[in-house]
Amino acid sequence: MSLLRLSDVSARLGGKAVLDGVDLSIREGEFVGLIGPNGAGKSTLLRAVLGLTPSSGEIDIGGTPALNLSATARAKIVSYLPQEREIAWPVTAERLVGLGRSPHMPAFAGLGERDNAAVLRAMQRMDVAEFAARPATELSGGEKARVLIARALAQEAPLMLADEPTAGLDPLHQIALMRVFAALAREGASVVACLHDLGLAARWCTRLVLLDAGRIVADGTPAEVLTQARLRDVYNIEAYIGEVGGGLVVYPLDLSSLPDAQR
Ligand SMILES: Nc1ncnc2c1ncn2[C@@H]1O[C@H](COP(=O)(O)OP(=O)(O)OP(=O)(O)O)[C@@H](O)[C@H]1O
Repeated sequence: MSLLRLSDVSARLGGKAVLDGVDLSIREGEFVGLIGPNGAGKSTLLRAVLGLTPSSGEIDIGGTPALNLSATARAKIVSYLPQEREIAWPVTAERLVGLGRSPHMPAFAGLGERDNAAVLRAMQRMDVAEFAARPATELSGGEKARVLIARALAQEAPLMLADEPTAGLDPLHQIALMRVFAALAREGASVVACLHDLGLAARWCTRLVLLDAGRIVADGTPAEVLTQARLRDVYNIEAYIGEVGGGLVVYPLDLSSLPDAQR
C-alpha cells in the first residue's frame, strides 16, 4: 500500500512555481532520499504534505485524502522533522522527546507505560539517553538535532518526513542516523529524508527522488539516479562515482561548467 501519494501537486510561493506537477508514491519499507540543489522545492514538498504550504493537486496519506485527516489522525501516520532546530523552552530532553507521544495520548493525560517505553527506545536509538535530565536548550547543536530526531521517532508513525536530518551531526551520528532510518524501513515503516550529502544518500537510501526547479527529474535506485551526466546537469558538479564493499560511493569533486572566474 502507498503510505503517501501525490498526484499533480503544484505550489506557488512569492509568485513563482516552486512545485510543478509532482507525482510521487511512497510505499511501506522505503527509505527515500529527496535530493536536489538549493531551492529545488524539497522542503516545500514535505511542507505541502503536512498542509503547511498550500498546494493544488491531490495528496493522500495512508490512503485518505490529506484534507480529510485531522491533525491528530495525520500525526499518527506521519512524523516530521523540520529544517529549523530551534528549541524555545528549557524543558528537559526527555520531556521534549515525550512530546512526540502527544498524538497517542488522551487530552491532559500523562505519559503511560507504552509512551515511556517509546521515549526510551527513541532516545537510545539517537544516543541521547544520557541527556535525559538536561535542559534541551543547553545542548550543543548536534545534540539538540539528535533530541529532535528522537522526538519524531518517539511518535512511532509509519511514515517519517525528515528535512536535512543529518545537518549538524558528526560523521558517527550521521551514519548512525542512516542506520536507524534503514532499520525503520526494514521494519516496514517509510522514511523520506531531504539530503544534501550525496554520499550518504547513495549508500543508505533504497530509492532517490531528484528534484530540480520544482519537478521530479529522476526517481529510482541510487545507481540509476546518481549518474555523472545528471550530477553535471542538475548540480553543476563533477563527481567520483564508484563502489566500495558492495556499496555505491559518490563524492563531489569539482565544478563542471561554471566560468573560470567562479571556480
Ligand atoms: N515563504 C516563501 N516565500 C517565497 N518564496 C519561498 C518561500 N519559501 C520558499 N520559497 C522559495 O521556494 C523555492 C523552494 O524552496 P525550498 O525551501 O522548498 O527548497 P529546498 O529544495 O528545500 O532548498 P534547500 O536545499 O536550500 O533547503 C526557493 O526558491 C525558495 O526561495
